[in-house]
Amino acid sequence: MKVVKFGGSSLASGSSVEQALNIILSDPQRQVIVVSAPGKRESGDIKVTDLLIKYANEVLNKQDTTEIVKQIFARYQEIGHYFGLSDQKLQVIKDILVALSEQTYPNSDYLMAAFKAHGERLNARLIALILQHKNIKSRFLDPTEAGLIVTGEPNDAWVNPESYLNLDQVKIAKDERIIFPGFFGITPSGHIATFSRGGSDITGAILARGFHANLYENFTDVNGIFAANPNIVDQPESIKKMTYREMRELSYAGFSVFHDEALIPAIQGQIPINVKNTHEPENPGTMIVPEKDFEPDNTITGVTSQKHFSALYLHKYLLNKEAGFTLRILQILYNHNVPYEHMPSGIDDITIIFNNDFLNDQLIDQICNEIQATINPDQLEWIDDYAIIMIVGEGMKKTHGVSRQILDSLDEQGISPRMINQGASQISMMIGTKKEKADEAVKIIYQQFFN
Ligand SMILES: Nc1ncnc2c1ncn2[C@@H]1O[C@H](COP(=O)(O)OP(=O)(O)O)[C@@H](O)[C@H]1O
Ligand SMILES: N[C@@H](CC(=O)OP(=O)(O)O)C(=O)O
Repeated sequence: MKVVKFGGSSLASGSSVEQALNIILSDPQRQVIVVSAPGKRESGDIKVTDLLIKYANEVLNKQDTTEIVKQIFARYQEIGHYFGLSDQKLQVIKDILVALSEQTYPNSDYLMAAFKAHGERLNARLIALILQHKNIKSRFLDPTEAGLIVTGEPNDAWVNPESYLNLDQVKIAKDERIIFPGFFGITPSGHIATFSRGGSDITGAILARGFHANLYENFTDVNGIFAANPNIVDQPESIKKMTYREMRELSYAGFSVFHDEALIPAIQGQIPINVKNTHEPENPGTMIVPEKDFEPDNTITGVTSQKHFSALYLHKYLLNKEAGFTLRILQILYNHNVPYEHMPSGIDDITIIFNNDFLNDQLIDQICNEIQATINPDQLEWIDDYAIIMIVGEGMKKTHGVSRQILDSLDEQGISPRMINQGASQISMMIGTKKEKADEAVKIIYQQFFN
């Protein structure tokens, strides 16, 4: 049995849903279908998830929601009408949408999560309606019914292992198609909580593990995973095969096409993943496989960049001899509930790199002041213009001179690294640069290894 996930870009309009349905029906093994909310139909369009966020904010601010409800319903109506569903049949979608604003929630975070989750919940219901209209045996299955339990923040939850015991109990008939909404689960107290954005990939991986699938197919709008972001490098090569850990590093560092957290259930269940194109299903796409099934063809598998970082640079003579130095800094970060991403260090220097999502100006001031008072460094500098380039490849372990090649090619184009981190992971190298140099650095490294 295969678990198949369709991203929002594959379900944005009636014609793309039709392509998705053709893919599902062309293979009887495609029995579990995970759907995202309708995405962008063209550039400039708004994803249904973002419309739902707007709807939630209007409810929170006690504004009139007539227009936004109309706008969201119109997205489902357009798809439903494409398949000949009447407004009467679609009324259930509208009713659920309206009822969202009439329910009570434990707090505004849970309200936001419940609204967001309905992008996928309504789409799964709609697709099940379409299949029934076509007389295809199918069933809408909800996380509540299936026991997909999640823990953590309402808008950044993770799977509770109990879910796998529950999923094991779900019966699927041989000729049946299950339509399952992605992106959310149910907390132990019965409330909706979502994964982080892009999290329908995670649902697909959880179901693939929970239902012991032999393949997790992830359908998107491009021919698999490219060796570099196509918005930075013109027509990059598509990766034929890669390992779980290569994908994990690349998706963590900017390959937004596949969610980094979705790798974990697949690794736990040792289920191969095939990232494919809904609009070109005959293209083999990219296989993501366990390390034991992989022999690298290239030195480098992919190169990516992320720009949403800041760094705190500290210099203090004899830092290396001061026991508890790092502990005191980490305690300050812990007190403010601020995680850090990387911490490269020298004998008298340390740089701490942060994800900007966890910071604001006030917090930065507080942290810097407390570090100044507690540590009394010789130099403290906050750098808010920080990007990280990540170069990943199982082939790097076996090849000599890769770092020299990378650094030389950057140097030739006048890009000097602020930080180099190699060795922590045997299959990747991280380079810190200025934000405005990040895309250029990705292009240079791509040219060096792929052209
Ligand atoms: N390395 C990469 N390989 C392929 N696509 C990438 C890569 N990096 C960024 N992307 C972008 O990711 C998009 C697909 O992701 P997304 O829109 O989230 O898909 P979906 O809606 O199917 O979940 C592609 O259209 C592409 O522009
Ligand atoms: N719809 C959610 C979850 C998701 O995975 O979407 P997509 O498959 O379009 O990336 C979001 O926009 O974040």
